[in-house]
Amino acid sequence: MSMQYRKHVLIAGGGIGGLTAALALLRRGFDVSVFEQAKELKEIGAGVQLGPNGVRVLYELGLEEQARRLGVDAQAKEVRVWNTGKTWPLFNLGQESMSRYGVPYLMMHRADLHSMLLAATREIKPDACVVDSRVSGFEQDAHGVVLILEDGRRIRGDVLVGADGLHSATRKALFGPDSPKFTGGCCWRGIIDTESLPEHLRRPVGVNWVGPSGHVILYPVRAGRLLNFVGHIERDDWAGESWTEEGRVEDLRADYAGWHDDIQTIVGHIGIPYKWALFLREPLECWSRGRVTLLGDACHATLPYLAQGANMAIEDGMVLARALDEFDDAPEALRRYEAARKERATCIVTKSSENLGRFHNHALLDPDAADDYVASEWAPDKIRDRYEWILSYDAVHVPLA
Ligand SMILES: Cc1cc2nc3c(=O)[nH]c(=O)nc-3n(C[C@H](O)[C@H](O)[C@H](O)COP(=O)(O)OP(=O)(O)OC[C@H]3O[C@@H](n4cnc5c(N)ncnc54)[C@H](O)[C@@H]3O)c2cc1C
Repeated sequence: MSMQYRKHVLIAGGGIGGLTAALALLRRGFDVSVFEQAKELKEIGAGVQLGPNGVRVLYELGLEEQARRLGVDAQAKEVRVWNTGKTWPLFNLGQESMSRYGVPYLMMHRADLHSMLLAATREIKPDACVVDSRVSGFEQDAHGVVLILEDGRRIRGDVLVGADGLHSATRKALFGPDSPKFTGGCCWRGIIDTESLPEHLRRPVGVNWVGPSGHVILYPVRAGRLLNFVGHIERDDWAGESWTEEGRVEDLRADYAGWHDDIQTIVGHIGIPYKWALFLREPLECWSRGRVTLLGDACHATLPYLAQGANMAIEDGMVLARALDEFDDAPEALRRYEAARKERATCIVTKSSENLGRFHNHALLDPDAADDYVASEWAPDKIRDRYEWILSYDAVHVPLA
């Protein structure tokens, strides 16, 4: 790309996707301004799983040392049955990831991932991320775009990227209102200080507990000092609540009554349980118009059953920056980005919904059926095949033609 003029890219939303795009663009010499609605960027969220497809992008952005320091290299992974506690080894995820993909599979606190991206962005442009700035819309013409903030500020740039999450205002302004649909699936989330747990629950392994109408995923974060708890349950009385809602410990306990003692112990050690009602939107047929596009949850919010929401946003950020770098004409660059990303993102959304059934399996009500179920659904070879196309993706080199 020519070096005479670097575009000013405006980004709505300073979450994982917005900041990845910002960093990738800044590293390529673009001017970038991110507008984030939060008044301050404080520690928030729980654990995220970063597959080699996401980690590869972080390494490319120069974050290898930080990612290794802040992430936990996932070692053993197990499947356990909700009531008997029977355990099957899955595989050593860390080792497999290194040998198959050349980069680790990392578990990280969302706050650490977010602050790592933010710090790297600020190192290049200290005022790149402007807080307390809620985006409400935009205007565009053939020469540029004007971002409109709720407080009346208007900011002019060359390109606008809507990275403003599930309830994206940019998406609404681009394509009109369409509400996310409640799925009937909900999550509990929580963080546990591992020091407070009995010895046998402190092992640095990931565990998928499978049950008849829900499951629990546990994995270590922050060098094994914290255990991330994600409990999925089927219930229809949480719709309308955002995931950041604080839940009641009694409700959490009631949802896992009858589960194995280890789960009871873990649930009993969660400080603040957060509730997250899961929403889905129809994948968009078109992501961009003119000089405005979307990325991450704003255009392809996914259920968490493939653990790919953050990874998809990270991949989007890298591919978008490459497209803007390679193609001078902004609308053309956005078309290339969309063409490179849409099929994969849509497929992740669809497969993630299908995966829900794999975790919530009514066969598990019959203890005799559990062995067959685990053997058929959780055999290591099957899992490898199921995830290969997801984890092997290389956003740094995928063709943009
Ligand atoms: C606070 C938070 C915590 C999360 N914690 C977890 C977690 O613990 N584990 C997990 O697996 N996933 C978590 N997620 C979801 C996960 O991070 C996202 O699914 C994924 O990273 C997709 O990234 P994204 O950048 O598209 O969206 P997000 O990461 O959701 O970022 C969107 C950003 O846009 C901002 N925003 C929204 N509307 C506006 C607006 N009108 N104007 C300006 N800014 C706006 C939001 O405040 C947010 O910072 C969390 C999301 C959020 C917002």
